Amino acid sequence: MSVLDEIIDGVRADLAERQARVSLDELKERVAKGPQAKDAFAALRGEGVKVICEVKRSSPSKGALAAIADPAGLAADYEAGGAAVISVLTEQRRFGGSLQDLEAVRARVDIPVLRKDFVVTSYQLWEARAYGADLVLLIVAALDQQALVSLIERAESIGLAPLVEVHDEDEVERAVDAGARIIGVNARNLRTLEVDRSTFERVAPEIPAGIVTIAESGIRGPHDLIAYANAGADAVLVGESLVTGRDPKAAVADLVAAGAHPALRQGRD
Ligand SMILES: O=C(O)c1ccccc1NCC(=O)[C@H](O)[C@H](O)COP(=O)(O)O
Repeated sequence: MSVLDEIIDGVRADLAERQARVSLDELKERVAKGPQAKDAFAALRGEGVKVICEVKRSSPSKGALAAIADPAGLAADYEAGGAAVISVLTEQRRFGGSLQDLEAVRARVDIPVLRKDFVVTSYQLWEARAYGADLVLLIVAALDQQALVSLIERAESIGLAPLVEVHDEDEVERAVDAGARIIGVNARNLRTLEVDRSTFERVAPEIPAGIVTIAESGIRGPHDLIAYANAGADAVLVGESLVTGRDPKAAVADLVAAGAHPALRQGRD
């Protein structure tokens, strides 16, 4: 069984518990009473390379990374450093996240928030909106094509922008066929958990112009952002190096400054 399969087994078990406690109707009611989603496309498009900053306590590849007692405080630092979007890992078993983290972050920042999890049912989309997410991650490798198409459609119909994650050229084709408008290329191999930054330069050229293209994983600092930008990234998604560093706000500001440098290629559109 692959790491991804193991993670998804745990996700399904936790999901069944939540579904037994909170009905879909309750979630829908909460969404109806809540504010509209923020415009993720506007946040990610435009000149320069945008920075998505992640609240990440632990990971299957590295184990414990940072305690993060105050996820909302960390998100506020990210926002003050110039982040375009905050990513909140909500998977509990391997990443130490929760929907409560998502809710706390949403209440604290004004920029769009991504629910980063292993979404396999539309119930999780409603949860994402109910707890304040504006974007949701959909991993092509975790979904058959019919499920991918239907989750993209459902996400968009309830105001969530789907960030569709791929790892290779075949998955790009599936994402594009399914109607993805934001595609993230993850440099982390989900079987070996190794990060290979060259994945992006190999895979990104397959993504049609007009689709927001995000480079995910393995960004240690401005030099990695610049390399991803030169290979076609509109945005980068950064977790580990921010949560393990001494000054996340300054680290984000350095990335944002690098992403805004006039020497970099400008927005694709
Ligand atoms: O981070 C992991 O070990 C991991 C393992 C299996 C599936 C997903 C995993 N990470 C999720 C992510 O995509 C990253 O948190 C995100 O891209 C940030 O990466 P990094 O900056 O390298 O922490």
